[in-house]
Amino acid sequence: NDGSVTASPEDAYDSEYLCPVSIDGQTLALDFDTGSADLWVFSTSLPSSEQKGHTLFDPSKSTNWKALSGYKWNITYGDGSGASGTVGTDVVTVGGTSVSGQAVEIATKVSSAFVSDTANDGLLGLAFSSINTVTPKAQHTFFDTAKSSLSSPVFTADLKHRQLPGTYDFGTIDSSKYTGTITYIDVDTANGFWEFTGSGYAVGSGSFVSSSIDAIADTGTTLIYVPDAVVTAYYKQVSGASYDSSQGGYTFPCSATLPNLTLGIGSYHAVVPGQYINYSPASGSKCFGGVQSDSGIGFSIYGDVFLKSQFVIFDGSSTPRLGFAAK
Ligand SMILES: CSC[C@H](NC(=O)[C@H](Cc1ccccc1)OC(=O)N1CCC(N)CC1)C(=O)N[C@@H](CC1CCCCC1)[C@@H](O)Cn1ccccc1=O
Repeated sequence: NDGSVTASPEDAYDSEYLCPVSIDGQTLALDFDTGSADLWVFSTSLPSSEQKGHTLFDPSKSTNWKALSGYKWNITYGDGSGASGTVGTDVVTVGGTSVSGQAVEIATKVSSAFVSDTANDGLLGLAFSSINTVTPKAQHTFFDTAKSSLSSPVFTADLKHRQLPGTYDFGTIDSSKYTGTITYIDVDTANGFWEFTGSGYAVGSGSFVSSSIDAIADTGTTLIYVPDAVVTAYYKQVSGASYDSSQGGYTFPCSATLPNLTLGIGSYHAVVPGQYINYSPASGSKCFGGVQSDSGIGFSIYGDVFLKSQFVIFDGSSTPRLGFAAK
């Protein structure tokens, strides 16, 4: 029951990656998010004003739909967006991986950011099921439901830079998708995330600075959020860079040459190419940085700007771990 699905960038800046997911034959474009654990969809139960531009799941058209009466969900994300609604189970298919009895959370309310993000028809959470928000009983993620039917209990992310489709694979590690060896690191699941301790950083050709960085691997977060020491060291090497409170982060002249950022994973040095760190135009001739401060978050987030430079294995075996390889 292994599967592979394309992950297509939603815009010119790879702000998020969307994947086709079929629920009892109804196909929606979902954002796979290793930072959360709810599978929720835009639905016909939303007010019509909130439905506009989205593909909607209609449970009344599904022969395998089973409502879970009295079950509810309510989620708020780090960027302040959120959604809530009711719950049922159905047949969910991602590439070749099909599972029955998967909890599907129907949105009856979504925040304005979701309404305006018309390419996004919902989220497929791939964090640990311990942080699923359904009450009175938390539900399993798609990966947890599928795990026992996969050749091995893993999924991989091979996201691409600028306008290229990548893939998520379930059940197999495709050796044609990476070079060299895979470095594995232990994951602490206490907070429900793919959380690990990074071993340090280097800016451009500078020397590697050993430091423990508590980070999560998060496909649902666009940028890299790291400690101020890293951010300061990085933008010190970018002429004209400065923190712009009106933009809510570091910006620099779009013409600037950006150094690579190396992030240590155990003994492996993962290199993020400098050009990946020019996220998007900000205002005038300034561009917005793909590396920003993690202050206020509580941990660092290695989001898409980092993940798309690597081949990443999310190993859900009895001792969960993350694997990274160059590509
Ligand atoms: C610092 S957590 C900020 C992060 N949300 C982002 O990264 C959004 C993603 C996005 C992109 C394009 C359109 C709309 C939204 O994008 C920006 O915030 N950007 C890109 C655009 C830039 N101009 C500003 C910076 C975030 O809450 N992720 C969560 C999943 C998101 C929620 C919003 C919809 C897309 C999926 C989630 O994994 C983060 N999590 C991680 C751990 C614990 C809780 C938690 O909640």
